Amino acid sequence: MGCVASTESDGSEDDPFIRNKKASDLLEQKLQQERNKNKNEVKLLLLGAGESGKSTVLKQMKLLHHGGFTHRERMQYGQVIWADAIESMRTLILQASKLGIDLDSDLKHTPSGHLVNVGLNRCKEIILHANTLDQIDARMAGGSEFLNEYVLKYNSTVPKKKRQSASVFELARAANVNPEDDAAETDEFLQEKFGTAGYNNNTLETSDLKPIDQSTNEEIAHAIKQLWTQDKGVRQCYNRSREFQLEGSASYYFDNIEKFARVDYVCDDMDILKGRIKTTGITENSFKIGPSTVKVYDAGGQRSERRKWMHFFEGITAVVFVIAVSEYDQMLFEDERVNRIHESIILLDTLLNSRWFVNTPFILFLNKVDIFQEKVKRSPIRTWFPNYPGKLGDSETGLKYFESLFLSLNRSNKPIYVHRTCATDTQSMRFVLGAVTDLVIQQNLKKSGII
Ligand SMILES: Nc1nc2c(ncn2[C@@H]2O[C@H](COP(=O)(O)OP(=O)(O)OP(=O)(O)O)[C@@H](O)[C@H]2O)c(=O)[nH]1
Ligand SMILES: [Mg+2]
Repeated sequence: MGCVASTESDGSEDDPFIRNKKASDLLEQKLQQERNKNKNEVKLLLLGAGESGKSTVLKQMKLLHHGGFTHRERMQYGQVIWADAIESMRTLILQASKLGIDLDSDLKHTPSGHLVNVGLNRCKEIILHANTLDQIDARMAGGSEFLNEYVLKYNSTVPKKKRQSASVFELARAANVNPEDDAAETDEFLQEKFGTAGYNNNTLETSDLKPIDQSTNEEIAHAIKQLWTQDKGVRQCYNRSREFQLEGSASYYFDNIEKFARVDYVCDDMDILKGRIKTTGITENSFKIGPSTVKVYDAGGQRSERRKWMHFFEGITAVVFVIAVSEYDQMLFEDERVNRIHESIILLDTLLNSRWFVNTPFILFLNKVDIFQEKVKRSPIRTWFPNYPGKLGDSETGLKYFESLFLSLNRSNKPIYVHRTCATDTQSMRFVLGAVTDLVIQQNLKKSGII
């Protein structure tokens, strides 16, 4: 006697022993379910510098396993691409003047005093005067995230060092304006502070021509098309675009400008693959592939985004590291003193050899191979990598060189798998992503002791 707790049970629901046993069985069952789920759950982390193509790889996964993009995404990209197309043409015009490139759209006087190039000049003026934010539905384009990115990318008054961290609110503080009240005020603030005013100094020699009012979409599209196809200076400037920051898909936007001008235009798959929306933070996307669930984490790659990466390092099955190999002659958007491949080397070196990924396989995507193959014909790799042994135009030697450069960073024994990719090409990516998912699913089964 004296022992209060009895090990004997009367079998009733009120019996605390029965209740505890049931609760513990339930817990064990749940844990078992969780363990089974984890056995079939694969986690892929997409890492790499900004603009290397991570989100484009994810878009291909969506095309393969999610049946494509939503109507909302298609509308959003339509807005973003239209804005980027106008701004990219404006960038070319302004950069031509900085680089001393003569444009066919510059007005000239003949010896007899006649003005020539009037038609093309008007196209140039239309682009310089276009108010991009009036042209789009900023909310559909992504709201404050879009506006933030727009200001960082296109306002020449934003100091370069601000690009690393600035948010629209920091920019507002710098300008002594408080934009926090509501979205309408933010829009107003952007228009006032960062609208077209900054570009007006560049409208040269037009005093004797009819002033330009806000143009319609059709007029802007026509102007872009004319400048792109008729102005040799614009092409010359485009060919020197490694010397400044220009959207990687600008030529695609210009080639297709008329369709993007339509206000109700719904983007097709290729438009979305070519379009660019910078990733902020990290997105999680789940794909059901056979019995497995593949979770893909897409991380923003610009410097200011990388501090968020570490929170996702735990329990990763494999890292897909994306390198835009074509960018060997380009500088970072965040810091125009740093070569983009040099940045990728430092980044990969740190990740490959970090304690987080001691046993985690790495898959390297040498991406933008399509651009690389064209670029090596005119931009010598040796200018940026003095030890490079190949000749101008030899893309195979170029790819092998960069592949061995990246592989040499591995100071561990873990395997590294390399794929040469063109992330915008759905057919080739289907094959590559099939191989990658097979590999990581096998890897996961091995780890769980199933095979
Ligand atoms: N031609 C070509 N363009 C590519 C390729 N891969 C990506 N792009 C383009 O490069 C741009 C940037 O691609 P994203 O996928 O947004 O780059 P990201 O690595 O996600 O960039 P962050 O989100 O800033 O880290 C987009 O305009 C893509 O269409 C490629 O293989 N070839
Ligand atoms: Mg991205």
